[in-house]
Amino acid sequence: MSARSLQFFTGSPRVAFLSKSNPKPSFPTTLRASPITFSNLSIKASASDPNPQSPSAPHVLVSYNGAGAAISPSTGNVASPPTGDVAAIEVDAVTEVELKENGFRSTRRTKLVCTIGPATCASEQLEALAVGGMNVARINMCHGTREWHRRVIERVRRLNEEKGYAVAIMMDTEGSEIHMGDLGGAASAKAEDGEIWTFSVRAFDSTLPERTINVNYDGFAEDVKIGDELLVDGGMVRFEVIEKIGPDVKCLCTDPGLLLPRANLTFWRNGSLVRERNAMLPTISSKDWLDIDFGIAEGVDFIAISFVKSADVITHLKSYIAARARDADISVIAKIESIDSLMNLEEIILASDGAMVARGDLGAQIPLEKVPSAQQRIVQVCRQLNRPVIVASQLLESMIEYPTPTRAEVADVSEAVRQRADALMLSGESAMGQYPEKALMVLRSVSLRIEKWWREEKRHEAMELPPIGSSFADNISEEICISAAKMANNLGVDALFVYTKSGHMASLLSRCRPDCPIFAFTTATSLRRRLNLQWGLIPFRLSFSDDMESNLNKTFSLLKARGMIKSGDLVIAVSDLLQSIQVMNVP
Ligand SMILES: Nc1ncnc2c1ncn2[C@@H]1O[C@H](COP(=O)(O)OP(=O)(O)O)[C@@H](O)[C@H]1O
Ligand SMILES: C=C(OP(=O)(O)O)C(=O)O
Ligand SMILES: [K+]
Ligand SMILES: [Mg+2]
Repeated sequence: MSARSLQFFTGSPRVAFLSKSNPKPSFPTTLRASPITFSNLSIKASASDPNPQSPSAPHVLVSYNGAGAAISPSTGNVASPPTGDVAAIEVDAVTEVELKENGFRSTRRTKLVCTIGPATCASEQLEALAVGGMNVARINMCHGTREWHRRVIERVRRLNEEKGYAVAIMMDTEGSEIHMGDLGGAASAKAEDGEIWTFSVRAFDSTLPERTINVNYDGFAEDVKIGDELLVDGGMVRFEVIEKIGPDVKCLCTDPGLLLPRANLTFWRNGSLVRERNAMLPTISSKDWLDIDFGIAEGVDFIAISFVKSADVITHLKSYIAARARDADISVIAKIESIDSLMNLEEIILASDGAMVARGDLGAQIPLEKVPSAQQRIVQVCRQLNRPVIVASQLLESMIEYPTPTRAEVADVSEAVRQRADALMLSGESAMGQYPEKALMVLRSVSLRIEKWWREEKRHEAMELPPIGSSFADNISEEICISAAKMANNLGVDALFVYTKSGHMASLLSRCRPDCPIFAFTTATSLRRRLNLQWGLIPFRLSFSDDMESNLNKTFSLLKARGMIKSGDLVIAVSDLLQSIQVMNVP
């Protein structure tokens, strides 16, 4: 590779500096850049800065092996031994093994979320999922008690501490959906064609009468009309309303199937969803607020909000979290699962820290054939606005019962990976299915295969990434990341390094979806966990200073000592401390 033969390194502990007029590196005493070129790359920074003399003006530097005297590219020796011990860098134990055994290219870029339920709540089961590649454990407050969820959170946290995993926790609110009760403790109930079932808002003190279903929404009996179609779980079971008797609604089963506890209910009239009442229900119910308080107290990493209708509710929740959880930063994920959320998509995504394509309920609110294009649009808008996006529901639905997926399911997973969604999610497959680990393994192997295929074939369409920052410094960060990612692809580098205190620069790099993995170094454990949701990021916790040279030296020696990188690996480093791009071989 030609870049490797460029001898930009000298003994001077300075950052190399390239300019058009002087193609040889020079070592400026001040870090001010005029337009800079590196191969076909041209970065303008201070040149267009309205106030280039201002001491706070951002500077852009491009350098190669500019890490300084402490590292010798010829001998590969590190002159001064690292201060601090090797454990001073923390990375997820599963990724560490993967890196050591298979190298950079083997790491999975698509992140995996598993819903935890009765099938996966024991420590050994959680550990099996962590080993299998679970990046985020999701708990659904629609099911189980807070005590149950608290125990799951404790177990995940303990595994992280004791075994070195970095699994983040996502709490998903119940939301004000209309759903069935819990079937009096039964795991499921079978509704047969032609049977009459009673859906009732009555409170039953002891056991439910036969073929009776509790409904959680008090207005249900008033709202439905004779002739309405009642869909359970978006159409898994279908009924027709035939009679209303006070709080009881008698329904004829027209499409038989399995009723699951607390399954979602929607009703349709003349072919359209009835949603006047639904629209009046609050997005965050009083029970959801209690769950949110619980999530804040437990220090969850993400809170996913069901049935978001507008950006306001997200803004409101985020200010509540900021006031309540001063030391913890919790990301808010907007679940896109209603017609309203599609209508207000851009503003909802901008207000949120991420989004979920919640295809389960979405498919009950819009015609099924419109779900794929909605998914594509949501994934694309999230990428452009730089918010992580999760594709959820029914990815491997048949694996709830069977040990292998259908070909169609594999194609669906492939499509989400090809769209370069940040994360894929398992629901029933991991919560209550018979093959949670196998389902996770399918997501993992399909992700790896499709990612590799698209990299090798250079098949990914380039996506227009519009400027999104509100300040000039933000725009520079975006341009640096776009350039660094492009350089990384063109030079075939092994890894991008990013030193980031807020995570912003790491997410901007992830947004570019580069060919190589991104090592994101952050100082906080909680941020490290949250970065786990983003495409291509391998988050490390590392305390670092404002001095990039010493940061790089420290990182190289720590990672080398742990066997995660080796001499000669080509790395591009960017940072939000110093607006720079550095290209170097690991000494
Ligand atoms: N904490 C839990 N306790 C019991 N069952 C659960 C739990 N979480 C999930 N489940 C089961 O897994 C299924 C799929 O999970 P999920 O998709 O999150 O919920 P839902 O289908 O209700 O939207 C649920 O319908 C429920 O049967
Ligand atoms: C993920 C979803 O939400 P929940 O499982 O909470 O209904 C969905 O509807 O697809
Ligand atoms: K939910
Ligand atoms: Mg839903």
